[in-house]
Amino acid sequence: MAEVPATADLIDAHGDLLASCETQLRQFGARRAFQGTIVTVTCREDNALVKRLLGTPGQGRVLVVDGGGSLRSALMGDLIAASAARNGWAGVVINGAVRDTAQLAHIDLGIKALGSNPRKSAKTGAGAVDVPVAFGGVVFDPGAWLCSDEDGIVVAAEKPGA
Ligand SMILES: O=C([O-])CC(=O)C(=O)O
Repeated sequence: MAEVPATADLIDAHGDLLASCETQLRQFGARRAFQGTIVTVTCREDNALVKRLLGTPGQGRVLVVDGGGSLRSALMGDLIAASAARNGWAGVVINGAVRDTAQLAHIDLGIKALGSNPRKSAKTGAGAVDVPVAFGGVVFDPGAWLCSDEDGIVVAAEKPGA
């Protein structure tokens, strides 16, 4: 796995190429820094698409989930997160809630989310995959590159200097 650059160093060196997310997401996973190509899903209080995607090979990518900022139900818990880690996803960024947070802290996966709620989401499959999603002043385009650490999340069309 390539070493994850510090987001502050990236901004200092390539600030004009990078967007940085203003939403103050919390760290929940054991992997505190992660990077990868973005896959997106938009879904509100319904996590069937999240579960399905994270059950497929991640190939070191990052799933960005736009849950519309809802904290009414969790879009990921420990079972889905463990499946993501098993399948080689680098991380999951959720504009919404997670649950099973005590267990998430031990899973080798990057996990950032707004907060937590013990209530599970519906599983109807509502939502869309691989459409651009936006929150925190950043447009997360499928195929773009994301890097996340304790300071925040930065996004560029491709990894700077790569
Ligand atoms: O199944 C769900 O909706 C979420 C969950 O609890 C898990 O991933 O363990």
